[in-house]
Amino acid sequence: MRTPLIAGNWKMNMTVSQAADFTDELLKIKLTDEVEAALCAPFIDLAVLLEKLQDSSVAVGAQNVYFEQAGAYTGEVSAPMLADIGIKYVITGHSERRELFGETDADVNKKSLAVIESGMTPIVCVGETADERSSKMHEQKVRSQVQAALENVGAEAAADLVIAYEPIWAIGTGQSATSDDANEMCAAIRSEIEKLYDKNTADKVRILYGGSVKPATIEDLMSKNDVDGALVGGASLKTADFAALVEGAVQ
Ligand SMILES: O=C(CO)COP(=O)(O)O
Repeated sequence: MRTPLIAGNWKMNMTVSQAADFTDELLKIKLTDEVEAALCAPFIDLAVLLEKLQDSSVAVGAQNVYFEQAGAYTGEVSAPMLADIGIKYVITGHSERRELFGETDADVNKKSLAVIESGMTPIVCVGETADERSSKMHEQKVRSQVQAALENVGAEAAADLVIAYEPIWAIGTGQSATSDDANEMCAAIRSEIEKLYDKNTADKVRILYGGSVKPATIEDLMSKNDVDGALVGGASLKTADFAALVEGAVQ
C-alpha cells in the first residue's frame, strides 16, 4: 500500500513573510492523515517552514541541491546542509531546471544520489515536450530519463523514491494531461522501475503526476491505479487550495 503524497512546488514564489502567513493559515486546518503533504519551498523559506511545521505532519522539501558535499561552489547548497536542518524531500530534474539552467540527465543523477546519500528522498521529475508527445516519443523519452536519473541507485533506495511525471506542455498552462494519459505514463514509469530492479521495488515507488493539477481534478487523478499523488505548482500557493488537494487525494 503506497501512501498518497501531495507535494507543493512553490517554485520562485513566496517571500519569508508570505511563507509564514501560509503556514499559519495551514495550521488552522485539520489535514487528513491518510495523505502525506509536503511543501517544497525556496531555500530562504525553509527555516521558517521547518519551525512552524515542526509539530505538524506536513513535510518540508527543497527544490534544488548541488551534488558536491561542500567546498568552493559559490551560491550552491549541498545535500548535507539540507539534511542537517530536517529537510525530507528534494526535487531533482524539474523541467524548468533542465531547460532554463541547462541541467543534464547526468546532473540529475548526481543530485539524486547526493540526496539519497544524505538520507533524504529525491522527487525525480521526468516528462516530455509537446513535440515529443505528438511524435509519439513520449514514453521512450520518459523511460530514458528514468534510467539516467537512477543510475547507481541501489534497489533499497529506489523503493523509497518518488518520481514525478510532469509533461512539459501541461506545466503552468492550465492544460492538464487527462487522468488516463497520466496513469498510462505513471504505469510506464513503474514498468521501467520493474525492468531496472524488480516488481517488489516497482510496487513501492510512489509516482506522482504534475502539470496544472487543481483541487477540481485531484479526485479523478487519484482514482487511477498508478497515480500515487501530485506535484503541484500554482495551486499549492493558496492555503485553501493546497488543503483541498490533500483532502481530495484520500483514496
Ligand atoms: O511544475 C509543476 C510542479 O513541479 C507544475 O506546475 P503547475 O501545477 O503550476 O502546472
